[in-house]
Amino acid sequence: MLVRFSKMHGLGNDFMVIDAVAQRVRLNTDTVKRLADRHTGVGFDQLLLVEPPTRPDMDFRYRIYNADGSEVEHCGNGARCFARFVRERRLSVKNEIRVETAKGSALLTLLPDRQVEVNMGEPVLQPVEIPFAAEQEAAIYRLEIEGQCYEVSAVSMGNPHCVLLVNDVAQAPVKQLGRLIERHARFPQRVNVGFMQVMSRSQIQLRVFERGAGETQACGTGACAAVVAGRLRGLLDEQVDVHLTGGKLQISWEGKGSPVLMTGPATTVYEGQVYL
Ligand SMILES: N[C@@H](CCC[C@H](N)C(=O)O)C(=O)O
Repeated sequence: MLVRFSKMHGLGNDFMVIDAVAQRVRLNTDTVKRLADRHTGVGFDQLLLVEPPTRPDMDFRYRIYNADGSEVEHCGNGARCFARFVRERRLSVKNEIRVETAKGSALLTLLPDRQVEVNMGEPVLQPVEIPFAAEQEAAIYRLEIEGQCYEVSAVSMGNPHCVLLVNDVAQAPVKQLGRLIERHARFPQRVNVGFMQVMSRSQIQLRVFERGAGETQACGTGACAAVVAGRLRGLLDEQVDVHLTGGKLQISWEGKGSPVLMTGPATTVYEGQVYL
């Protein structure tokens, strides 16, 4: 089966995006892994599949697969690319697009200069819903890894995130520690791991070791989770610039009971065709 796709990225977090509205597409874990290979496939951090909605109040449904083939609940950079994709492919002429995800929905607004704002919804802080093994909700938890104790925050933006504060993000052991925390027993569905350096109340630097993909150049849900964690710890203001390896995202969060808003770019690199 020959399938058309777009290669896109949001600040270097890269995607293969497939229109499953106008084409018939069948994917399984092995197919996704094969396509994700950067030497023998298309190469990407995540694959996004654009489908017709299942709910009348939604414009589309989109599904997200990590490079390891696992299907996940949410993807911030992917949501912005998804919005650009449906406009470029003329699947929608709207500037505001409502999309169903595996765990809920998101509202996407196309802005000038290839920027997209995403209403990411409210963060989830109840441990059982993240999911994270802890007695009760807290801004800081103590997590033991190989005999050492780390202070972490746990937040779900639809997908699970663990956030650590570091003094120098450039020197942080992102790969080694990220890999261990991703599969820590207290995160039964694995977890994305963010390493945050607070520069001021409105500027942070962040590197993220993503569940199912490894360290990426940017993670949208990770940026949202880091700002939520920083605000819960009393370190950040409402509007924060998050500097990731691939560039900057603007995140704003009023506080508990409010949605997190994320603004950043979405870029198409090329269009192609591939045999599945
Ligand atoms: N890159 C994404 C997050 C993709 C999913 C994540 N790896 C997970 O497993 O939850 C983003 O921009 O949010």
